[in-house]
Amino acid sequence: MNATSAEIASQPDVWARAAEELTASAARELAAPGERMLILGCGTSWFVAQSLAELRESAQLGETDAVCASEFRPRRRYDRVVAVTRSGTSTEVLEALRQVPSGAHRVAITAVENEPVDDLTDTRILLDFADERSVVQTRFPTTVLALARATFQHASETPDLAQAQAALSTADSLNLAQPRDVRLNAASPPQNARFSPESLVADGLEALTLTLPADPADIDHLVFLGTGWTVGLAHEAALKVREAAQAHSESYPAMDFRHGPVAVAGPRSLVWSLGDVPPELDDVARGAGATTYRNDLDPLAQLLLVQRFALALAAHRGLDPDNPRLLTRSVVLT
Ligand SMILES: O=P(O)(O)OC[C@H]1O[C@](O)(CO)[C@@H](O)[C@@H]1O
Repeated sequence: MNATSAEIASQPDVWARAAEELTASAARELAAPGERMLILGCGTSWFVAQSLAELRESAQLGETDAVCASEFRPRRRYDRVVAVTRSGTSTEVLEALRQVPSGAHRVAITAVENEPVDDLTDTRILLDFADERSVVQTRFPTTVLALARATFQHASETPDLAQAQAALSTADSLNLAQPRDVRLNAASPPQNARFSPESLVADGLEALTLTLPADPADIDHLVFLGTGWTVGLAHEAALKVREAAQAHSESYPAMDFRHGPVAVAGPRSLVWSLGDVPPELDDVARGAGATTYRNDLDPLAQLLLVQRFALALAAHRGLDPDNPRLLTRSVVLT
């Protein structure tokens, strides 16, 4: 078995460990209500940042932005800047952290100790047991998301919103970071509402045994669709297929599929919906001749199935997923 496959298979166990051991400490770093937060990263870690930001804001914990590290500009005020970086060495992440204005608390979510990111951050969430030999990231990003979701769920079960509002009033009166209303998403339900680590693990185990949605021999184009926090997952799913299988792979906020992308779908396309995607989009995709796929598993567990499909497609194309073309564990610019 290649290293990537073994790491994919280990995910349910690693998620359970992260939720069990780190939820309380991660809550201090990620779930302080009312803080204005920026989350940044490159590649996979940027897509994780997108999902994290949506999950945190929809959990009414405060305004949360995500940015690709190379596009960070120190224009907005943040209470906390979180860098997601498995390696702790990606040049653009380090550059962005160097530009963070003083006063913002800087946090690294990483898999390795004693890397350059440590010198540029104040605190750290260390997921060393989720580190990977594989260049292509699988279990580190999903473990970050599993932990964050456990953390946000934990925060929502701790009736702190009143306390948070009090803290906000204090911040306002002192003219501190001026966070806006932590209830800014009150009109839409939290997207993580039914999350439990146990059901995620159960769904992950199921995703390890499910039949793949299509025969890789029949597919050479994939489109992943998501809404809310699963838009980031869709981007990560598409990246996985590009990285591991060198296949044409795209991703969109679901409703945008009609706004152009459908034009390149055809009989060798697989259109894969992750999470709460309007079912009529399947009709649109099928109208273009594509195969469609969706299931009821937790969307993070579905990402595991995407990873399995990416490896099956790589095998069909004679590729070694442990040695992806032109990729390295992290990009260090000189
Ligand atoms: O999380 P890190 O270590 O900063 O690395 C991000 C890297 O991960 C990858 O997804 C690995 O292929 C690349 O997109 C990117 O270079």
